[in-house]
Amino acid sequence: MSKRSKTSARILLSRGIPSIFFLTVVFFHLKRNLILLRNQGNNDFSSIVAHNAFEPPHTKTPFLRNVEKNLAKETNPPKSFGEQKKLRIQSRGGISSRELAWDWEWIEDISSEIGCPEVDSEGIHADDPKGYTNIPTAETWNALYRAYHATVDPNNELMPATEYQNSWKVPIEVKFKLPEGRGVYAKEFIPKGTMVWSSTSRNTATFLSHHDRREFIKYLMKDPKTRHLACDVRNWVDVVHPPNMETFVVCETFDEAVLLNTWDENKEDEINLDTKSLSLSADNPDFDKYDCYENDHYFAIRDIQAGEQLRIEYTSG
Ligand SMILES: C[S@@+](CC[C@H](N)C(=O)[O-])C[C@H]1O[C@@H](n2cnc3c(N)ncnc32)[C@H](O)[C@@H]1O
Repeated sequence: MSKRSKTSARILLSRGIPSIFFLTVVFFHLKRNLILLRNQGNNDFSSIVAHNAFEPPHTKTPFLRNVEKNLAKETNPPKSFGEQKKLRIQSRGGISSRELAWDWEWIEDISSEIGCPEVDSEGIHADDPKGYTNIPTAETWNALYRAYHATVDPNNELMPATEYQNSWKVPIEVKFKLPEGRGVYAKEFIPKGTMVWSSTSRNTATFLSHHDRREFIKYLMKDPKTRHLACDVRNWVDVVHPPNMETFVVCETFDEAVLLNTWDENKEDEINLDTKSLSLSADNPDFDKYDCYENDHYFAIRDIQAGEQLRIEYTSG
C-alpha cells in the first residue's frame, strides 16, 4: 500500500468511524423524538409506552421519562372513592329492572321462612309478639356492615366504611312507641334550617347486583343473633335510578335514619324534616358525589323541640 493510501486509511479510522458512530446516534435520537412528537399531536401515547416498555430504563431520555410519568398520571390518576363507585356502576351495569331490584317475591318467601313480623303503612301491629321492638345499637349497625363486606362481590363493593359512623349533626335517640314502632327523636332543640343528617357512601351501602343483596340477607339469616335483622333490612331498602343510567341500584342505610317515620295526613304540623340533594363543594367532609342517594340530606323545615319525633315525607321509589 502506498504512503498516501496509508494516510487516507488512518484519517478514515481516526475521524470517519467516530463521525459515523456520532451520526448514527443522532439519527436514532431524532427518530425517537419524531415518533414522540407525531404521537403527541395525535394525543396517543400508547405506542411510545409500548415501544419503550422493553428498553432498559437508562436508555430513556429525560424528556421521554417525563412524558411517561405524565402519561402514567393521566391513565392511572389516583381515584377518589366516588370516582371508583361511578366506574364500578358503569362497568358492572347495576340491576336491569326496578322489579328485580326490589326482588319482592324472594323477599316474601324468606320473610315467611323466618316468620318476620307484619308491617304495613298503618304501623306496627301492637299485638304482634315478634314486633319490631328491638332498639338498634352500634353493634346492630356493625352487624350490617360485616354482612355487607362478607358477602358483596369485591368488584361490586362501594362502601369504604367497615363500621358504624355517627352521621347525625344533632343529638338524637331512638324510642319505641305505638303505632309507628321505633322512631327517631330530637334530644335537643333544633333550629329551623339545621341540617340534621346527610347520606354518604360511608353510611349507605349500594348493591349493584340482585345476587349480592340476596347473599347479604342470607348471611344475616344464618346467625341466630342477626336473623331478625333480615326482616328489618327488607323495610330499610330503597331502589334508585342513578342519573344517566339505564339500570337500578339498591340503597340501604346502616344507621338510625332508616327509622325515621312519616307524618299522619291529619296532622300536618307533624312533619318537620325535608330532604334535598346537597350541593357541597369538594372540600366539604360530607362531599360524596356518587353516594347511593346523591348526598341527600335532611334539614329542619321548622323549629323542632327537644323530645319531638323527627318525621319525613316518604317518597315511593
Ligand atoms: C322505614 S320504617 C320506619 C321505622 C319503623 N317504625 C320501625 O320500627 O322499623 C317505615 C314503617 O314505619 C311505620 N310508620 C312510619 N310512619 C308511620 C306513621 N305515621 N303511622 C303509622 N306507622 C308509621 C310503617 O309501618 C312503615 O312501614
